[in-house]
Amino acid sequence: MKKIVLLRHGESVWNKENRFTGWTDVDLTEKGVEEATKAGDLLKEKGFKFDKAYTSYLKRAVKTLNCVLDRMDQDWIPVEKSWRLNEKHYGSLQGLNKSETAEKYGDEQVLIWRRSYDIAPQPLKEDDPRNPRFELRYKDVPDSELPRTESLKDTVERILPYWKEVIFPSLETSDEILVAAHGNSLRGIIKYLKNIPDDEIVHLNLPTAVPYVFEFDDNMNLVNDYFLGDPEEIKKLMDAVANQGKKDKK
Ligand SMILES: O=C(O)[C@H](O)COP(=O)(O)O
Repeated sequence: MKKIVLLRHGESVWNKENRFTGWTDVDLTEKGVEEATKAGDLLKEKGFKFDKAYTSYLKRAVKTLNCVLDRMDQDWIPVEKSWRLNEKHYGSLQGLNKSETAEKYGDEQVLIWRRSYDIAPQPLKEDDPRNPRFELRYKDVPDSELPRTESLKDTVERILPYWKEVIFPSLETSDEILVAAHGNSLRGIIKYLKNIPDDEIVHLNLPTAVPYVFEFDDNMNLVNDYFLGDPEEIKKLMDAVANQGKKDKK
């Protein structure tokens, strides 16, 4: 059975501060490193041996991946980074506290910005220093492809070429692949893999650093998917992520 494991990064500094992050390159917290360590130990215990790994251009995902591979003694495997695996761009919301934003605009509006399929937050202004066009790391990406904000639909559209042309075909010559990325970029991939309708994807909340395993048969059809870990604990973590966008969660 071929396997792809999707892994959201461990807790970041802005997860802890409950701020919209998107393409902001924030680091892991100590707890985030612990979560990544735990994920690596669990994957090792379950006998995973990755042939290849993919991650984004953002350090919270890169460092999570490095930590996991180190725990597994698999630091040596080929790793490819792509900007296409970056988090959904959160536009002008980036940096704002999620609960304070809900106090100002209401829980429902924040839920739309966080979880709706095709509604994007207000874009960054062209001259905003956070505009990705000013960043060296995106110098090879055509400006027309660099977002100033994104809906999940936009995120899926920029990930899919990379998924279809690079990540998924690599399963033909590999048995196990690890993808370390972000809450929403992974929600986009999961929506595509499981054919989840637009109005149902709103309910999917990914906890930090919990490995999500996808199994494929010899014809590369998805046959099974499951999280590694205690289901009750994972459900609690998912509910906590959902609550981050509510007024009374500070
Ligand atoms: O970009 C962010 O703020 C987080 O990585 C994901 O946030 P969300 O759960 O609010 O979409």
